[in-house]
Amino acid sequence: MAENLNPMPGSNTGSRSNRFMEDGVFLTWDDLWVTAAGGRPILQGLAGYAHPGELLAIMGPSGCGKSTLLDSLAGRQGPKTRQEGDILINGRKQALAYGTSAYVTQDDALISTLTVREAVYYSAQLQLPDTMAKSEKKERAETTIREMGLQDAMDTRIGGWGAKGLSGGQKRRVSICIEILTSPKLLFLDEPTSGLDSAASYYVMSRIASLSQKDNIGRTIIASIHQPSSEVFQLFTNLYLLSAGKTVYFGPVSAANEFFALNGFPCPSLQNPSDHFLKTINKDFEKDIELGFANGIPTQEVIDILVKSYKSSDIYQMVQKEIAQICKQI
Ligand SMILES: Nc1ncnc2c1ncn2[C@@H]1O[C@H](COP(=O)(O)OP(=O)(O)OP(=O)(O)O)[C@@H](O)[C@H]1O
Repeated sequence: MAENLNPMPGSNTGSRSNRFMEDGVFLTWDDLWVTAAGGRPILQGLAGYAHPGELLAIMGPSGCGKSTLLDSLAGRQGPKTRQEGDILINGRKQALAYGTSAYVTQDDALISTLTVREAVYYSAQLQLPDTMAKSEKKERAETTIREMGLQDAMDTRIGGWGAKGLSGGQKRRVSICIEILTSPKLLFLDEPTSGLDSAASYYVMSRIASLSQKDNIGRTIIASIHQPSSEVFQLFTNLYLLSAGKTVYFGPVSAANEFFALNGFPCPSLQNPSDHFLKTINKDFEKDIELGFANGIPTQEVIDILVKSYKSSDIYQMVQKEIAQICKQI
């Protein structure tokens, strides 16, 4: 670690000397563009990073490009889109070894006739190495089920069309269990809390957050998330806020409030900051302008102000430095 780097708040590179960081996956992306067939841009020149031991939230209004960004970072972009720009793992273009990364999709692809215990255990048998004893795999499966708060549903059938079983939120948690069985060092989650009530959302997200540093191994966790409560929001280290494929803000969660305030859109006291950020950039809330929201400025103008201001901010400069530093040092 160069002594002269002044790490951003929420950045761990300042203490990268420990093993915890060295073994992890540093993901960086720069000038990332994704274009749909026909030339419509979906993501427009995004830049950012994700560190081991940290959680990154990707947020923004519906259709802003959250899933597209997650898919690109996970190397899952389909042939129907064109992707340009650098996505680097530990500073290099490389594929990750089997079992190093996992992706929890929005859709729960589960076998309806299995119980929770069976579904997770069979996955453990398939995914965990042959060198691991069956009893150990069973233990891992059951511990993971308990970690996701599903112990009371252990022997409930998953269910599906015409067969009553788990609730939507419970299915979500089974999907997460299956993907975290191998303790992947890089974990992508697309809307992990959809279908969960606020208590379950907090419970699940805090379990996921604890994975980021479990067993003294730094895991890199990136999740798209719709409407986190303030408690869930505080679990994240960094925030990537998108609007129509452009970066409104990328940086520490702790500095986002100040960024909005400096640009003339302070978060009202007692309001959940993530709600405030989303409201400020969501055109569905245009009506609020008549009520005096966002100082009466049309939402598109607000977005343009923030996008432009971010590009000329110190935070953006720090992000660029941080990306260069990660790529240089690893
Ligand atoms: N393969 C594709 N071809 C054309 N358009 C696409 C493709 N994939 C995504 N899009 C469009 O790009 C935009 C962003 O889609 P994306 O699914 O990434 O948004 P999102 O923020 O995840 O939305 P939501 O919150 O509703 O899930 C949308 O307008 C979507 O219709």
